[in-house]
Amino acid sequence: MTEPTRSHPDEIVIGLVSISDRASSGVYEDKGLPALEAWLGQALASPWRVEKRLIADEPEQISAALIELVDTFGCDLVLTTGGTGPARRDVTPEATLAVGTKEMPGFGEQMRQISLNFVPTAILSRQVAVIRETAGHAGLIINLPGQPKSIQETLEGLRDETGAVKVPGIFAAVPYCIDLIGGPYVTTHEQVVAAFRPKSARRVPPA
Ligand SMILES: Nc1ncnc2c1ncn2[C@@H]1O[C@H](COP(=O)(O)OP(=O)(O)OP(=O)(O)O)[C@@H](O)[C@H]1O
Ligand SMILES: Nc1nc2c(c(=O)[nH]1)N[C@H]1C(S)=C(S)[C@@H](COP(=O)(O)O)O[C@H]1N2
Repeated sequence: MTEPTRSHPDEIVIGLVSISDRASSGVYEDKGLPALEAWLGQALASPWRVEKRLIADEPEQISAALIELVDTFGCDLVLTTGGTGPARRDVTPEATLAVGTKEMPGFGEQMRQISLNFVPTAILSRQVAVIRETAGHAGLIINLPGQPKSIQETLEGLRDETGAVKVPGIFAAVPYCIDLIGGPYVTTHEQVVAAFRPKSARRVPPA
């Protein structure tokens, strides 16, 4: 894959993957993809488009979806939800590590820290993040837990009663990571999540 065709130079292409045996077989309605899309709609200030998949907890299907999204669709970022726990069929971290060329352990570490503010079972999520690099492109892949409310919790973090950020969500670090792997310049709405970039990496706003 070379870089994807973007409708705007700053457009980010995002893959969304909901991994659930029951949602993918119609036992319950999938709430993962709508929650991911709704959160991105509130958070992103720069242009974006998504490519979505709903699949079962099958390692081959998960790895194949991740490869297709990064290599064929040119996704700069892929967010997965589900399958990160200790149950026998929870295999999302293994399937993600299998397609990564670099592991990014900080994302999983920070998400477990954030989630501990919401549930004591946060440590049961084995979520990981990786970068998948091909000859002409790279994509950041991040696992989120399956509980739909955990999507906002981990991406956005936690605020106190005055609205001040108590624990930063992991999305604060995503735009700069996308810069570093050669992707588009992503901006966010600060009232949802303030993206952090070192001063030298900030785009100077037009006068
Ligand atoms: N895609 C989804 N849509 C709606 N709710 C979900 C989804 N995925 C998970 N949940 C909810 O979060 C809980 C924990 O998610 P988890 O990924 O551990 O599911 P699970 O028990 O492995 O089952 P399944 O893979 O069939 O969703 C589920 O029991 C369900 O209530
Ligand atoms: N923010 C947040 N993190 C969370 C949760 C949650 O509700 N909110 N649920 C935990 C639970 S109960 C489990 S078992 C693990 C793994 O969930 P998964 O298998 O659905 O990915 O995520 C944990 N992390």
